[in-house]
Amino acid sequence: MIVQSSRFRFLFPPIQKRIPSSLSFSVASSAMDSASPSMLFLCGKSSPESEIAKSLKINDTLNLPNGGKVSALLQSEINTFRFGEDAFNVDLFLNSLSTKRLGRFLIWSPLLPSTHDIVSHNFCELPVGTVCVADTQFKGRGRSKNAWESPRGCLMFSFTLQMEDGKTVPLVQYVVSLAVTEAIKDVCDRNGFPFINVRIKWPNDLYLNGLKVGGILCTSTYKSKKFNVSSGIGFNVGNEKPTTCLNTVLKELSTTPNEFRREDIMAAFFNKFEMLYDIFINQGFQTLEELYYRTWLHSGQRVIVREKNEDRVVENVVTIQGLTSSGYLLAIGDNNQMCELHPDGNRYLFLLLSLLKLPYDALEKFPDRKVTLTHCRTQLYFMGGI
Ligand SMILES: O=C(O)CCCC[C@@H]1SC[C@@H]2NC(=O)N[C@@H]21
Repeated sequence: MIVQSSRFRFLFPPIQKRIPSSLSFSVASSAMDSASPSMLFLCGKSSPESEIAKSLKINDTLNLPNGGKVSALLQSEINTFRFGEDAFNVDLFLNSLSTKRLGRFLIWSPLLPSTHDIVSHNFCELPVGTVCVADTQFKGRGRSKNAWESPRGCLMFSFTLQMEDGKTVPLVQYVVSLAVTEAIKDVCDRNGFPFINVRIKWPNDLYLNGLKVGGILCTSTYKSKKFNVSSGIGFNVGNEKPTTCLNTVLKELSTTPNEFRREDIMAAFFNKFEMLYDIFINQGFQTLEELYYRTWLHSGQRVIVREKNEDRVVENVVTIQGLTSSGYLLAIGDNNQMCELHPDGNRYLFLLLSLLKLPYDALEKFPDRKVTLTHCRTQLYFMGGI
């Protein structure tokens, strides 16, 4: 929804003028609606980032696409509001963060259109490595112009990177996926939780027990010889809908009442990502490939490639081998011919169907898949090996 500035109502006039600082201001979620300016709390891990926060606030720098308004506030102002127990805990996140560059400048919002819009629209005003996290989004974006359902409990954040080598840009999304799965393993280890097997479904989905629980959206623009990359991650941590979530699976596996916290996962993500990203930039994706293939769902998967040749459709069964250097799927046919598979290329329209050799529209008949498809509709469907 595009919010027109004439409709803005300032629900939160400068708080320090209205109430004594010892009182907190209760913010019912019903009071925050999509027509209000989005409250953005600008927070820093250390003083350089806190100085950036002050300057962005004073200069009223941040805004949204289509004239959407924001209200910038500082970390010190968070406690003048009462957002509820389940609001993102900025201190918890910053205290667990051990990175040198990434995630140290944080924008938190209880409600905004899309974290991705914040970082991509304000890219040049924000330090590289800025992260924006929201408790709820009302215009969450998925890939291929899909919407991302953004209920409370879902971990939703976007962050920025700047890259120089255009060849590596398409691969960075794989490093992001890997950092999410590695972060979850790390949080499990640190808390003594049972192992939770989150897997990567190429190109950009995260799966748990056969259901999509997360997705990654990477976008980039090219400016002054640099690629400005925004990466957005949505991961069902505490929200059972629309598929399942980490905490539901953890509950099933545990005898004691444990819960994942979004703050721990996001901090672990940046701690892992910074390390994996440095390896990726310095040594190339090959160094991460072994770990990636252990984490994805597709090694040795047999799939049907359906190639449209004018009005003729040719089907071939191929076996997935890995990724090509440009980040597409590398497969080998039964005739030993290697091929590169694209999710939405013109050359191939390929649908990966199960042993049952279902008709292509069969996906719609699977109630659990339907949820997945509304979450992410690409032209590539995996339905297990054949
Ligand atoms: O599976 C997909 O289609 C990708 C979904 C990406 C969703 C995340 S939630 C945080 C960030 N903000 C958005 O609007 N989208 C991404």
